[in-house]
Amino acid sequence: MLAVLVPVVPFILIIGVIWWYQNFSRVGRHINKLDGPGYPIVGVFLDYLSGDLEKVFQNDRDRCAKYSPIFKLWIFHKATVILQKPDDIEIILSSTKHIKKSQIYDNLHMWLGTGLLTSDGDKWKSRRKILTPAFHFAILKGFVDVFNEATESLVKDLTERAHEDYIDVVPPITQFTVQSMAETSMGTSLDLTQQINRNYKKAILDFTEIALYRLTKPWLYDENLFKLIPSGKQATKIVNTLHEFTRNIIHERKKSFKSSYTTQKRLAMLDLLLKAQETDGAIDDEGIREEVDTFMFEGHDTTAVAICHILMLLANHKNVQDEVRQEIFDIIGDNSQPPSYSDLQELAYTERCIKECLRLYPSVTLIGRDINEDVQTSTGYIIPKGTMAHIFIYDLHRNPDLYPDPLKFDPDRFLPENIQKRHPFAYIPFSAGSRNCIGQRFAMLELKALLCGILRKFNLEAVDRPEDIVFQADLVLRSKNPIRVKFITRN
Ligand code: HEM
Repeated sequence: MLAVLVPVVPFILIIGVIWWYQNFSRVGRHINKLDGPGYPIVGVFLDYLSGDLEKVFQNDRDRCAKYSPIFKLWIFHKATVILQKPDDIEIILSSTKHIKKSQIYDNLHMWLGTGLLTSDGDKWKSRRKILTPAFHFAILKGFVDVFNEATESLVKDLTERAHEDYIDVVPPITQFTVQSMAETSMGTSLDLTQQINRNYKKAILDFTEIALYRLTKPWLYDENLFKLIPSGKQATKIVNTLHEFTRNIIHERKKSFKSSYTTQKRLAMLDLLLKAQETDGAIDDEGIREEVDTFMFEGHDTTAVAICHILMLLANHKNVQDEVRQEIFDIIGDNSQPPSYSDLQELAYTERCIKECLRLYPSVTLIGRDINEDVQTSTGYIIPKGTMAHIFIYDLHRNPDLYPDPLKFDPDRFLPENIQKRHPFAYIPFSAGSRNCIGQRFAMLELKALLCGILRKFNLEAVDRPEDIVFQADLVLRSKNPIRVKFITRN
C-alpha cells in the first residue's frame, strides 16, 4: 500500500497546486477572464504530444480564427495571452518595459547565447547601440556589391538547370542567403568547395532541425534536461562545430583588423564589433561570437523563405511579374549591368510586391514577450506580470477586417494612400518598436538585388500554386513540401 502511495501523493499534490494556480492565484484570476482552448490542468499540452508539425501550425491558425482578437493558452502553470488586435499589439511592442523575449526563444541559447535577438535589459541596449551603425546606408551601400556577386553566381547555377521541368528553389536560395550573410557579417566568403565551410553550412541546417524538434516539446525547454537526451547531446556537438568556426573567423579577422579597418571598402559587421572591443572594451570575445552567430542565424533563413515565396507568387501572377520586370528594365536597363544602391531605392513597385509577399508570408510568424508588469489591454483586460504575450503575425496579416479579400496578392495595398488608412501595427513583418528587426533595410536590398538578377534573365512559370503550399511549425515560415518554380531563360 505504502509503495503505491509514495509516488501517487506527490503527483496528486502537484496536480492540486497547478489546479489552484490556474483558478485562484492572481495570475489565474486575471487570465481566466479570457476565453481560450484547452483542458483543466494540462491546458493545450496534449496538442504538442504527437510532434506533428503541420498539425501544430494548423492548431494555431484554428485557434486564432476561433478566439481572436485576444485569448489565453495554459500549459500546466504557464499562461500565454495571444494578442491579435493592432491596438493591443501596439501597447506591447511600443513599450520599453516588455522587451524580454518569451520562453520559446530559449532553445536558441545553445547556439546564440544571449546575442541581440535573445538578450534583454542593459546587455541588449548596449549591443543594439554598437550594432546599429552596421546598418547605416553607407555600409549597406557597400553590401550591394556582395548581393550582386552572390546573385550572379545563383543566376549562373539556375541557367545551367533551366532545362529541368522545375527547380525546388529552397536549397539554392538558402545557399545564396547563407553566403551573403557570411560575407557581410563575418567579412568572409563561404567558399563551399572547402570542406570546413561545407561543415559549417551543414551544422547550421542541423541545428535548426534540432531546435525545431525542441520547439514543439515545451518540456525540453530546460537546457540542462535537454542536454541529457540523445538529440540534446547531438545539439551540443553541432554547436561546438558552429562556435569553433565562428571563433576561428574572429581570430583570423583580429589579426588583419588594424590594417584593414581604415582602408577596407566593405566594412563587415564583425569589424564594427572588433572596433567596439578595441576602443572601449564594450564587448568581449564571447560577446562578439554571440553576435556573429545571431546575424548568421537571423539573417539567412528569414530572407531565404521570403525570396522563395516571392518567386512562387510572381510565377503565379504573370501580370505582376511583367510589371516588376518592366520597372527593373526602366530603371536599370536590360543589359547585365548590376543595380546600384540608388537604382534599388527607386524600385517602388518591386518594393510594394515584396511588402505584399511579406504580408501573406511573413518569414517570422510568431513573436513573444515576457510580461514584466501588469498591462491593461485596449478593451480593459489585465495581462498580469509573469505571463507571456504572443502575437501571431501570420494571422494578423490575414485578418479580413484589416485586409479585405486577404488571400488576394495585391501589391497596391501598399500604395501610400492605402497604407495611411491602416493601423500602423496591422503590418509588422519586421516586428515594431524598439526591438524591431535591425536588418530590415538590409533584407529589402538583398531581395531587390536578387529579383533584378533573376527577372532580367528568366521568365518564371508556376508549378506550385499558393493553395498547394502546406506549412508546418518552424522557426521561420517553412513549407512542408518543396517550392517548385520553372525557370525559362529569356532571349
Ligand atoms: C525578410 C527578412 C526578415 C524578416 C521578415 C525579419 C523579421 C524579424 C522580426 C519579426 C524580428 C523580431 C523578432 C522578435 O521580436 O522575436 C527580427 C529581429 C531581428 N532581426 Fe530580422 N528579419 C529579416 C531579416 C533580417 C536580416 C537580413 C538580419 C541581419 C542582417 C536580421 C537581424 C535581426 C536581428 C539581429 C533581430 C533582433 C533585433 C533586436 O532584438 O534588437 N533580420 N527580424
